[in-house]
Amino acid sequence: MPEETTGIDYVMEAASGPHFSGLRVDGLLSTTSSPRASGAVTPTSFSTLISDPTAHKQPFVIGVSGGTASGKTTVCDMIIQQLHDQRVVLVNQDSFYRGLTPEESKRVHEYNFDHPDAFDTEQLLECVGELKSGKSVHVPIYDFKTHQRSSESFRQVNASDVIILEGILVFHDQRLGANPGHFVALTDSDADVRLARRIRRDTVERGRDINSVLEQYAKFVKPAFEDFVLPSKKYADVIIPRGGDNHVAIDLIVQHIHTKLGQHNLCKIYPNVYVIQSTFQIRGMHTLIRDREISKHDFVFYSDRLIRLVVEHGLGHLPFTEKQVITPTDSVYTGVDFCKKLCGVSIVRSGESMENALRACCKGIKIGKILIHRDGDNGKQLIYEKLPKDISERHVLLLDPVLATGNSANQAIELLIQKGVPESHIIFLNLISAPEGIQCVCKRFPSLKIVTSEIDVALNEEFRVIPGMGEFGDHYFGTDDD
Ligand SMILES: Nc1ncnc2c1ncn2[C@@H]1O[C@H](COP(=O)(O)OP(=O)(O)O)[C@@H](O)[C@H]1O
Ligand SMILES: Nc1ccn([C@@H]2O[C@H](COP(=O)(O)O)[C@@H](O)[C@H]2O)c(=O)n1
Ligand SMILES: [Mg+2]
Repeated sequence: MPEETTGIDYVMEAASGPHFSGLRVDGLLSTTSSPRASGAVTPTSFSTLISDPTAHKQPFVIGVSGGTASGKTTVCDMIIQQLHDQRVVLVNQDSFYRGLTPEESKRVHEYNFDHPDAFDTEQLLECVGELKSGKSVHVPIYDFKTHQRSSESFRQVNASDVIILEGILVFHDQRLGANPGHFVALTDSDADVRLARRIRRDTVERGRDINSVLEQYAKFVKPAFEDFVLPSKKYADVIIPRGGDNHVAIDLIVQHIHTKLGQHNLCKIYPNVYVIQSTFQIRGMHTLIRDREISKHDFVFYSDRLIRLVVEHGLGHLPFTEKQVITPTDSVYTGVDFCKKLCGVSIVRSGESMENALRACCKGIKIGKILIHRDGDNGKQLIYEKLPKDISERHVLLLDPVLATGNSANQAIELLIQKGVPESHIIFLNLISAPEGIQCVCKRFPSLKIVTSEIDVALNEEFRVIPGMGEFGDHYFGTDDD
């Protein structure tokens, strides 16, 4: 073998080819290979976990009910406002009121708008069913002054991850709001307050006079509340006293939805996998770094921002001790002390892109390196390692921006464990993770933590993460010019 091919430079060069964030393992996609033996995963086991990009994930449904003017619509509007996320849509049961016939319109004061028959529940069910199966729907627009639906316009509601279903009788039909798989909330406001609000709303917004509101209330609204709304209280997962005034309850629901939105199925299976909470900023940065037209300068800038977030999040999983300090006002502040025994380990080469962020967060942190060659020795060769001598006493932040097959990660983790690092003292930090990689690492090392900023769809036949962002190290270090 010529000399240069044995040196570290050659090895570094060879390792900097197309990066699969892991090793090509022969037979990875063969159903005959043993997943345990190779650390790889067979397509059969993938299929239970990994979503087919064309397959549709069932949305999470939140039902919100309560008496008239208890604040249902206000609460739901506040939740939608706070979330500001197109993955959450609101469907109001009111939109599905049946339009009155000319005969019913003449005798409107005798019409019971609070009875289940006043709604076209089958149409509402159909609409929710379509949304659940990933289709967009046209929701009618109902006019409370004319008691009719618009014949010209409708509201388009797109398929989403969370559907909020709101209305006085959404729990009356078990197939709707109070379905066991749904999250059920009930707004509960004082009856006098509700009546006062109803009078004001119906006279100001719905073209009624006070007498007709009071008459309708006594004849239909109150009895129907007792017959149909109150019994559904037993289905409620949460009750929201004071409706829209209850900011704490609204915040909790918003948080719950955030958790649902951020929780990939894999996080439910592997509780040690943490995906940092998605925001428009984070999605915007991902959009930029995944765009093949991005300039190198922007790629590095936005990758660095994302890396910093992942590093900070990862540090949040370290153990801490309580610490008290005296503030300049002579008061005691009870806080925490950072974990001191730390070290970073980058998987060369792309992992090195994460070192600066780690140094910026942890002053003077030691950083070791592991280089794994994806060819040779059946794609599993450990080529180079330089780790602090006392690594077994440290918590390790393992750095690699893209987790693909998980094979090089497993190799690196194996080495750390051989050096005496307890598995539970390793936090593996990524920007983008493939489900296959997560499964491969988590199955073998269940007590290690993975912190990532996004979980992608899958690996393709070439073991590249899809949609992914190509060869991270080449983009970051500018070696993708040719
Ligand atoms: N916290 C509140 N303070 C004052 N007015 C409110 C409050 N919450 C709701 N309202 C008003 O009371 C009326 C009924 O509220 P709404 O949210 O439409 O209730 P629902 O959908 O349960 O009938 C509306 O006119 C609304 O603007
Ligand atoms: N044409 C209609 C239709 C419905 N109502 C009343 O609306 C109430 C439901 O809406 P909330 O936002 O108050 O839950 C219900 O109590 C109906 O009496 C109506 O007055 N006219
Ligand atoms: Mg309402």
